[in-house]
Amino acid sequence: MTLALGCIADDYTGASDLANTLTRAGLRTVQTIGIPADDLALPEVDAVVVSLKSRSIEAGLAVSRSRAADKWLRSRGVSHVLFKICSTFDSTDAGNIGPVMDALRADCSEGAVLVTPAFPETGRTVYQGNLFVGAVPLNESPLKDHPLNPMHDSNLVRVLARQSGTKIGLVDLATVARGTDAVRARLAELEAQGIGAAIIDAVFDRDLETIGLVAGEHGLSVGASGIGLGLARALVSTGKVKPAAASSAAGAAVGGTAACLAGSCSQATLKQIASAEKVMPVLHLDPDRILTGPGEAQRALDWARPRLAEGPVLIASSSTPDQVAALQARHGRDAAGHAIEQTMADIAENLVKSGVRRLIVAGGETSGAVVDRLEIPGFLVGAEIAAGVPVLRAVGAEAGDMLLALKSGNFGGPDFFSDALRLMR
Ligand SMILES: Nc1ncnc2c1ncn2[C@@H]1O[C@H](COP(=O)(O)OP(=O)(O)O)[C@@H](O)[C@H]1O
Ligand SMILES: O=C(O)[C@@H](O)C(=O)COP(=O)(O)O
Repeated sequence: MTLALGCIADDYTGASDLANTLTRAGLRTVQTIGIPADDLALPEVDAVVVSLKSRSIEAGLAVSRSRAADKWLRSRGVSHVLFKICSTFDSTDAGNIGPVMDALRADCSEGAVLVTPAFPETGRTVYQGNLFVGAVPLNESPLKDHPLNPMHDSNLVRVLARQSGTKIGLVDLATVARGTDAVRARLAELEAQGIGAAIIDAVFDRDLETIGLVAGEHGLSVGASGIGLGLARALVSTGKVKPAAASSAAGAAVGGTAACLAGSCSQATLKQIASAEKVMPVLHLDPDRILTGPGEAQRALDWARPRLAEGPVLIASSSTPDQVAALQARHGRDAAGHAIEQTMADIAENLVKSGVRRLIVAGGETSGAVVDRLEIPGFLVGAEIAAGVPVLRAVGAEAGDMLLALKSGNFGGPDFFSDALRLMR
């Protein structure tokens, strides 16, 4: 298989978001969990999105896993790799965006790397290097309260400079608006100043199309689904990829019972849970009990099993920012996150053993823990439920045919769970 585009995503929801964008832009795309085993039967595709769970792990590990994925992709003929990060630049001052970018840049001997988390369809825009989430700067958005990586600085030139070993520049919107030659010239200027990466502004999809045309001439780019859109459209408009219809995961109904799990504490997910209460049974896990004893997963399973035959259920650990902060003060941020993720994975594993074949998971880290536990090696992309969230059909899963939706905490409308279930048959 010779690939037109290789992608490495730092979490699984982000990977499915990108795979969705590439598919809608006409690229035949598969999402793999880690580097696929040689015997995994993958269809002929234009793009592979290798999903890692590397956003919140130690930087050295994120670097080594990303480098291995990059090597695998380049050995399949890829000349450009997109390192997919979150559209809200989720990271800490220790990384992992900067360290991974630096390592991949060194490996492909790139001059200056273009970096943008802009994804206008979901309200993420970048102006003068500042990231906006809807109408507000990142540091005033709900991301200021993220349980693992609260974001307190909207100036991405500063944020990336704290994480990277190279100097960071800016390609501003006025330059992008002047077109590809202006962007190329600015990039050359920055490179000549010894600048190794530049945040590039983008407000509209047309900005991302310009960026995609220039980025595709280089070996590496860093960004969210928006730059994926730009790269994909560039591959199609330059004739390098013949656009395909977006239907790789259409197939027979999988049947089985359906369940939803929410570990995201984002404002959007909290609203979606409140809305789901009106249409399905919802169990709120007790986070303190998760951290102090082993019984909470079993309580959830005992609650869910008799209800599943009647219809979908939702099990949520999600709490408000105040409650999250209080739990973390009692138990520590990492310990709390990890224990809750593993409890969600325990619940998912046992729900699938009980016959669940349609599973919706809200939260990036939560999805990572669940998909790893289910040992699903890859996904084909199906219908779009909401911007950035497709129906996924598992490939090579031990449980057989399964549909999943991995929802980024911040994505989806208030009725997301019902919207997803309607499309997952
Ligand atoms: N009630 C809670 N208190 C503290 N942390 C929580 C709670 N519920 C879930 N978490 C943790 O918060 C993190 C949410 O991250 P994630 O699943 O990536 O969601 P998002 O997509 O919103 O970023 C996970 O590590 C999860 O285990
Ligand atoms: O780019 C995005 O916003 C998403 O694709 C993404 O990465 C989501 O991460 P989580 O919010 O942690 O699910």
